Amino acid sequence: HCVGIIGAPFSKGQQRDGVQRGADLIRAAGLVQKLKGQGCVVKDYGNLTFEDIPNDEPVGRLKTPRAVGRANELLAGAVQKIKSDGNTCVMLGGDHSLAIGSISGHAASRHELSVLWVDAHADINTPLTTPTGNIHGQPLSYLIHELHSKIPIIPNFSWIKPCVAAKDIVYIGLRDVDPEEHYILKHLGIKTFSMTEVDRLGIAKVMEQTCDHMFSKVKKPIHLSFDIDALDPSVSPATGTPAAGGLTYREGIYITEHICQTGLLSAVDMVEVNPKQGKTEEEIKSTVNAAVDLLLGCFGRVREG
Ligand SMILES: N[C@@]1(C(=O)O)CN(C[C@@H]2CCCCN2)C[C@@H]1CCC[B-](O)(O)O
Ligand SMILES: [Mn+2]
Ligand SMILES: [Mn+2]
Ligand SMILES: [Mn+2]
Repeated sequence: HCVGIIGAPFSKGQQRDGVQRGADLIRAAGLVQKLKGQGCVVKDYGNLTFEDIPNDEPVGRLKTPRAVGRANELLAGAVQKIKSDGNTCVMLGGDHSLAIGSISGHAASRHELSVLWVDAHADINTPLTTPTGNIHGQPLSYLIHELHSKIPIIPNFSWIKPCVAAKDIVYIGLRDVDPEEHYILKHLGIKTFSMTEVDRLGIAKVMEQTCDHMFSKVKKPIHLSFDIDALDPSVSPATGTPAAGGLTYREGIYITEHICQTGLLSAVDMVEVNPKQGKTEEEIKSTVNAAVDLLLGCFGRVREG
């Protein structure tokens, strides 16, 4: 596997300080060395630098929209470069608003994508449905063709072009979805495996049906967007919006091992690790180590040795 890593120390898609430190914590836990140790060729493209944007007043309910739009424009360019260099891209967040840039940059290089969104949340609120104004709860709404008409003009967002079809999205891990998001998921017929389905089917069947859905027509490159809060808070407590009843460590690893086996993984986001949300060093370590192990599973690590 040829892996290109980009760090996006960004937190303005939400209100909790600390998530900008996720990338460097994941690196400090040995991601690069461990990927090399399992035979990957790794290029670390470093961290993006996000200039401060003064007077970034709310637009409607949206908080710090100019910073979010600009940060994602920079990220999109970086991801496109990493892809053009022939790598599988690893984007280390930062909050989940960064999926706007990551998926946009990926789509700019590999037009048709399948998106696997592993998350306690749907992150599909529009600017008009968001209950919080936090853009980390909205990234997919800017990217989906079928929602384009629902997106108003937002400063620093004009570069964004919808690039994903609703039929090409699969969710795993949902358990904290707003009513408006639920309506959107149903209305667009988006494939979802909530924690109920994970319990009912078991993770092996979930992955089998996820792949059946993604490969039902043409096999496309996979963009895996992994929000660490998909895992149960007992495994990954150091995150901004924890929700009870999440994926076990083993289920998370099974997901990434299975996606690796498809040979179609083209980009992966690992977001929402926030050390300031951990009550102890142990909680931070557990969260960071889970993120590292999930990424190692994406690139060939298997538990049988
Ligand atoms: N839908 C949300 C939004 O703010 O839009 C509201 N929700 C918080 C709220 C807490 C109380 C019970 C109902 N949910 C967080 C979510 C965004 C998560 C972003 B992610 O990147 O962490 O997934
Ligand atoms: Mn989440
Ligand atoms: Mn998320
Ligand atoms: Mn979050």
